Amino acid sequence: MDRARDSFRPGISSYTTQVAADNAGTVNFDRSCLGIREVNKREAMTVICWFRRVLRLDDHPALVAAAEGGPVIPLVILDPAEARAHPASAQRQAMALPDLDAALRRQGSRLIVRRGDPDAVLSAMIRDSGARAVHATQGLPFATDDGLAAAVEGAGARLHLHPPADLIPRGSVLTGTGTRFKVFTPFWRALRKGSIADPLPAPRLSLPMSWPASDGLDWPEARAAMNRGWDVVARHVQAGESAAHDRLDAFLDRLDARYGTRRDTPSDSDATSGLSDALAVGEISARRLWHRAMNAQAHGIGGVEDFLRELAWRDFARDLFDATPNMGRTCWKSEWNDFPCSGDGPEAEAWRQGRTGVALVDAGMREMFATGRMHNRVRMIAASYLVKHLMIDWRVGLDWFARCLTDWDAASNAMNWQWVAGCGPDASPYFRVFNPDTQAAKFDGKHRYRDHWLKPGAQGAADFAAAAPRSWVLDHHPAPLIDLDRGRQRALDAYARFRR
Ligand SMILES: Cc1cc2nc3c(=O)[nH]c(=O)nc-3n(C[C@H](O)[C@H](O)[C@H](O)COP(=O)(O)OP(=O)(O)OC[C@H]3O[C@@H](n4cnc5c(N)ncnc54)[C@H](O)[C@@H]3O)c2cc1C
Repeated sequence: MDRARDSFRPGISSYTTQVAADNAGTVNFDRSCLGIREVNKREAMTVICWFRRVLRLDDHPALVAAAEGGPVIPLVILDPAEARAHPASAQRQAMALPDLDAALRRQGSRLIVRRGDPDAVLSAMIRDSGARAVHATQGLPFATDDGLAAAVEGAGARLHLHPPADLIPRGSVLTGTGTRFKVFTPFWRALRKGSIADPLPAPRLSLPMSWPASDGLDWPEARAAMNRGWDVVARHVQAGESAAHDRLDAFLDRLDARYGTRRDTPSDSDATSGLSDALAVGEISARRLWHRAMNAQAHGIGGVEDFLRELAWRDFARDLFDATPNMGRTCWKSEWNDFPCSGDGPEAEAWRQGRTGVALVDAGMREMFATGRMHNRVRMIAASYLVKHLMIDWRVGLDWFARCLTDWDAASNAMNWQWVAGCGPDASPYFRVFNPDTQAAKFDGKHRYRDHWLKPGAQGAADFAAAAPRSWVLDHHPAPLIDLDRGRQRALDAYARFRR
């Protein structure tokens, strides 16, 4: 059924700068696009477009601006440090590159890949190509861009940073008193009241006179860091811009009013869009998702409003992270930095390896290791178990998720971990301790999800065994690390002492 589709498919179209109509409402979401007209009106000089975690042609403000500036060298930088810190995310990006290269080649262009530290790579590329401008997407948080401009200018070019085509430019949705929102629901209401800028069509690129040398599309450091996991995770990944649009089409075809409840069932893989990894590596923009979903709503499809609300959580996280860039390291509510908890150790290792003896937690940890993803509700339960039942520092969990998730996003990961730990903005209260067994009975009543990942002989269990490092202990029925009631009481007692 083609009920929710509109005519858009990613591809090449002649470029017209789009500046969304002034919202005439309370919120101006579209400031971000206004700069595009002004950028680079100078003579046709080769420019570099750095595809910085935005691995698409559609709705790519940096690419649109670069295309206006002159012949474009499309560049991807594979940073070994990034591969070591976030191997699954690096694998996910590497897997998207062939599709991006193919899309560029369809219009005579190509992807130039360079491995190394971004500052050094950009300097070398500017020297090699004689480019006078570099267009790239803003870092998250903005602060990560500090050294970049100096490196680019030192090599003789200018750096132009562009917004990432999130729903809203960061810092543009503000409270009545002009401050950023700290609570999601009013943020959502304000966002919903305004209009979201239209996505930009893919630009037609003009070609440079010659092409600089390129490394291959492979990312050896990511492959090494993923070790045995690479091949297993790869089977669960559908990479590339066109695959992301296919997934969106399929999701909108099956979306209905049950989305809000179905999304909590871990064994129901069709319940949600499964697009968080595509969003994280920029194969599709949040704005494109928004407008496609709105179009579906206009055709009478149910569930859209709930879906848009989920999507807005991503922008909320990015907005918070931008305002508090150390959110991945320190508690947003600073008093929580003194909360007593343990660091890394054998219990954290058992949690990482899916051997806590709590079936839903272990199933989730295995799912993440073997596929690079974990169902959202199970993420909440596995995270809560670590910080509350085991009383282990939330940063131990955040770091592991950052290594294993193909949809790793610094802002979403930090906000959600702080939400679970009770120390973040709009956080779940610490005394709300999920009971993983009760949650399992409610959301996995037929054991489908747990059996898939834990039952010897099941496909998920086999995938996990194939991906796990050889040093890991594969124990299908480990003894519980702690009795759930005792763990809960221990956490509540610690909380009561902390509050005194
Ligand atoms: C401890 C913890 C860590 C997490 N770390 C990440 C992370 O690193 N990267 C990441 O993308 N998501 C993270 N999430 C949020 C969420 O689990 C995933 O985005 C989710 O599994 C998306 O699946 P989907 O695309 O099928 O969701 P859908 O239901 O289709 O939702 C659509 C989109 O909304 C956004 N979204 C939904 N829920 C959230 C949320 N709670 N926070 C932020 N955005 C949301 C995602 O971009 C998602 O793709 C984390 C959640 C928890 C509890």
